Amino acid sequence: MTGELSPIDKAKFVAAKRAVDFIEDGMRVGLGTGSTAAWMVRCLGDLVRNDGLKIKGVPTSTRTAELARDVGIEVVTLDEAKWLDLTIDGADEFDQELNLIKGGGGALLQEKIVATASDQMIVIADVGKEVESLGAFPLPIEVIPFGWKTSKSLAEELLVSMDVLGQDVTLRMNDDKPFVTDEGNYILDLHLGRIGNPHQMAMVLNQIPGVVENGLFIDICDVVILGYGDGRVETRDINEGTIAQDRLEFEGSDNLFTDLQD
Ligand SMILES: O=C(CO)[C@H](O)[C@H](O)COP(=O)(O)O
Repeated sequence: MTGELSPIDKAKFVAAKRAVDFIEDGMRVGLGTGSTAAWMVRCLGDLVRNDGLKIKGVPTSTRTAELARDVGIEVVTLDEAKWLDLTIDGADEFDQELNLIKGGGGALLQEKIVATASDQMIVIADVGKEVESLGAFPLPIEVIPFGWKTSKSLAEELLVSMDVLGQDVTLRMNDDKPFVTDEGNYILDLHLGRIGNPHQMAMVLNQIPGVVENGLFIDICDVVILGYGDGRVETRDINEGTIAQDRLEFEGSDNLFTDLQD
């Protein structure tokens, strides 16, 4: 059964499985969005259903909310939870300082609010997400639909003035229509190649009229759990570096794997 999973899915699964070890009874937990975060939500649901773990989950998108409810997690809003012990989410890229690009799934706004409202943010990722410099993955910015073309032009002008390589800015599409976020906004993807100064970039992008938020998560992530296709998992802490390295066994997990693939 486990043989049916691709190496990348195995990597995502082991990172997700290790991450739920950080969740304790009674915690309020931010639930990220994307395929890696979905594995985590499934693993967490298994603990809730079968081990009696009691937690409240705050989802970062409507699709995560739906999955969390399906697997038996009690879902509350961020306003109900007020503050979270922990958020576990995926990422599109992370660098050595554990700064991130997120938003490949279009949920960056809720993800950033939820992560920022948490005592700790853990990112779960397959090994392909690690980069020396951020920017090969297109950087998403969420813009309101009103005047989005103006916001796009302003973003292009800003990038030229900053001498940023690339500078191609595209409207994210879904079939033939603009992709619409949970908040009813659009996403512009900035094809930059390399972001020399992510701190500065994160700040200036949010000054553009119409931009609601950008996908750079700077100084937000505390821990990255990196999964490999052969079952190895590495836990890196922002202050202490690599704090654990081992291999997760797949034996006995067939039912969970089956469940996870439903
Ligand atoms: O930021 C995100 C969604 O907005 C995701 O966490 C990011 O795109 C990674 O997704 P995946 O785990 O599917 O690779």
